[in-house]
Amino acid sequence: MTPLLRVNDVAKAFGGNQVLHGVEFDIAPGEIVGLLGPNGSGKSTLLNTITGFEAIDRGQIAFEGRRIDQMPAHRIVAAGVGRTFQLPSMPRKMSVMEVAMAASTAHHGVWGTLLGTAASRQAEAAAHAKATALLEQLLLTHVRDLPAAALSGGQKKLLGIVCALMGDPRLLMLDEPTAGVHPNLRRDIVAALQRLNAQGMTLVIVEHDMHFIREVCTRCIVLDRGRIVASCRPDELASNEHVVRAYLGSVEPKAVEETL
Ligand SMILES: Nc1ncnc2c1ncn2[C@@H]1O[C@H](COP(=O)(O)OP(=O)(O)OP(=O)(O)O)[C@@H](O)[C@H]1O
Repeated sequence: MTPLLRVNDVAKAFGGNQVLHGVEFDIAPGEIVGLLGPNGSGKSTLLNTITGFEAIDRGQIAFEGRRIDQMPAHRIVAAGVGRTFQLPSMPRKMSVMEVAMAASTAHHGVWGTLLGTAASRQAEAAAHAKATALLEQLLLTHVRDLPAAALSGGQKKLLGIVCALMGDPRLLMLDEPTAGVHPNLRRDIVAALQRLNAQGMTLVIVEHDMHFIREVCTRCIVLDRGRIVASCRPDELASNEHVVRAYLGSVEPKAVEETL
């Protein structure tokens, strides 16, 4: 079966800093994969290369069998790959609803919008209905008319997920969705991600929170200094020698239990 995502021999350097060294992995449809690794191991860079925010120096990236590594970010979104950001920044003069609407990928051209054609009005109504439903699903209905910049950090993360979902992705990549989020909101995020997966969406999640990883992920991929050192179930992490070395630099089972 063709994997949903294939990352093959991907290398990336910033100047003299070689951040990714021939990274290779596949993601199958329906998986929830945790992308782990110590600080600076290259997780966000890998996510940025897959979603078109950074060009790769070598290798190939294919989504549903089609190369996406030379595409600009907006075409990768249109192909079916959505993403969220570690620290989403929101515009001060737009409401939560307007930000969600602006993320719609259904456009009917400048003339359609300027002239208010029937097709553009229909597209706008459809985007409004979709944004309304997603804001409700992600528990943001009560703040839909507030300035997006006024949201809490956790609510901004939820709005980031809404924006990514406006593009109907089949693969959603999330960069630390629960970092700095209040436990109640964290529970909501976990529930929302599990619901999306049950509806058929594949998820790749960069995360440091091991409780979250254990609760949500079906598989973990571990990066260490730009190389994949493990691909295993969450319950196998603590006994994986490569993972232990990546996090602690030595094999100390008790300390590892505490860290992982
Ligand atoms: N745009 C950039 N320009 C220069 N160096 C960069 C850039 N982006 C990332 N790097 C470098 O790449 C390395 C890996 O960073 P990256 O953010 O991918 O790691 P990470 O695993 O996501 O870390 P963390 O868990 O702390 O978020 C770091 O040394 C970082 O300084």
